[in-house]
Amino acid sequence: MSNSIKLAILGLGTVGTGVINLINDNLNELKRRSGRDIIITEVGTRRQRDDIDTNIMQNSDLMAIAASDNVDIVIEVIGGTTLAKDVIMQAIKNGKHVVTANKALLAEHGNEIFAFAEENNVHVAYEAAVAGGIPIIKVMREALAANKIDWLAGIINGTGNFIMTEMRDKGRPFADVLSEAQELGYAEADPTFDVEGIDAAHKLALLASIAFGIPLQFDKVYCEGITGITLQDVNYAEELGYRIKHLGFAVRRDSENDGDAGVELRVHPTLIPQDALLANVNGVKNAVLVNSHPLGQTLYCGDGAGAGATASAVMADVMDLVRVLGSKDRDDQSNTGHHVPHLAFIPEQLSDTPILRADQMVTGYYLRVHAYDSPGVLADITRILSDAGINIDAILQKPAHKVGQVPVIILTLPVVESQMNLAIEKIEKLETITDKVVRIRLDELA
Ligand SMILES: NC(=O)c1ccc[n+]([C@@H]2O[C@H](COP(=O)([O-])OP(=O)(O)OC[C@H]3O[C@@H](n4cnc5c(N)ncnc54)[C@H](O)[C@@H]3O)[C@@H](O)[C@H]2O)c1
Ligand SMILES: N[C@@H](CCO)C(=O)O
Ligand code: NA
Repeated sequence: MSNSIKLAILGLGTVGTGVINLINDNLNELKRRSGRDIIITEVGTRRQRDDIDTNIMQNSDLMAIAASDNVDIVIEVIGGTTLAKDVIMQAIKNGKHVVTANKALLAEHGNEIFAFAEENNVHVAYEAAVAGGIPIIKVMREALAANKIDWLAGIINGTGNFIMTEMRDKGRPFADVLSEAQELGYAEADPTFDVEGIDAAHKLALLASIAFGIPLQFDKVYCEGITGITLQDVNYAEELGYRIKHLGFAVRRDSENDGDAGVELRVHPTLIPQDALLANVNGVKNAVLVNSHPLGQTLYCGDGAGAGATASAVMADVMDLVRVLGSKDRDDQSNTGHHVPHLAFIPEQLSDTPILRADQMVTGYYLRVHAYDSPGVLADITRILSDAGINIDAILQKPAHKVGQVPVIILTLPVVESQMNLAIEKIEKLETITDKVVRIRLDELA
């Protein structure tokens, strides 16, 4: 058995450089924990770099690296869904294990990639793809393997949480904080993925699959980002004892619950109680709250983006694979027998539970309604809500900020979205209502 494990790193940006630094810093720890020499033999880079060890081969032909005999494990950190997919398929075809941080690729093409990996007896590991350094994939696939997961809720985009925290605490403008997140290496190559919720939706698709044993269905995730959140709503929410966080929810709804049976997959800004642990997860930190039976609620928190945190997750996967490669050499067995399934459940057991449409989802709401300050207006609004079977939890009427117009803030108990849509349509038709109703979902996380 050769004592060395040969790695290729494709892409030397934030994460790729973070992995090289981690290996240099912790080489001794890696060896002590694995009993193997972990060496980088090849890197994929567009231009020759003079800051890379001369023993490492630099190559701009990534497909060649993915097929190289001098590589055991391919680490894909170029991002994107085209070349990244080709090189991963190439690596799998050539019998190499893959480690990737690429949630966009897996959310969109993971079903095909994992099936191809299983056919070829190799593993595609992706801890870095969800919640950065937090070992959430490992926890959910392995530590919670005996539980039935009912729901999870998470802050799963570091850039977005960093922006919302800085805006709330320091009143900094959105664009300034986003630029800082880019400089710090948190943001995606296209930062609209972060601020429009797409990156969180990619991660939620992965989390939902390993929670419920369903195929990846990114196209069915309901997705809202943080660009529409105003400081005004942040402040009203705080006044009412809530905080606005951008959250991803994966919820299993059984037929005995109100509404239809199926799975809710949604990412959106959400009012949560100020004293909830998730409400106090700030900056680039991510956190995932998992409600499972019989364990109950558990919370996993840590840095969700950045070079060091992401490299930690990439190398945790490498270490798992190093151990598998060791057992393969020892036992001469097929690799897959030593792995947890890619999506936590064995492939034949993935279920076709339907993903609910947005209008079937059940959540509480924060509504901001602007009305002329005239007698009876509040009664009209509350009548429409009660006619629709919507229970009001709190009402706050603010002093007029434009002459004669008052903002009215209403918090509701959970309601099926189609009911809320109808009620809002009626409220907006009232003559006393001056603007579109602002709505943000609300969850007590109970
Ligand atoms: N930055 C983070 O905090 C973070 C966290 C988790 C996951 N990720 C994911 O990790 C991946 C990489 O992210 P990043 O932040 O390091 O991005 P990055 O833009 O900093 O790095 C990507 C690197 O790949 C290189 N590259 C792209 N195409 C190439 C090609 N054809 N040949 C050679 N090199 C090529 C680019 O030049 C760049 O250096 C993405 O999938 C991202 O979603 C990033
Ligand atoms: N852009 C992502 C990187 C980590 O996946 C984020 O900010 O969370
Ligand atoms: Na992770």
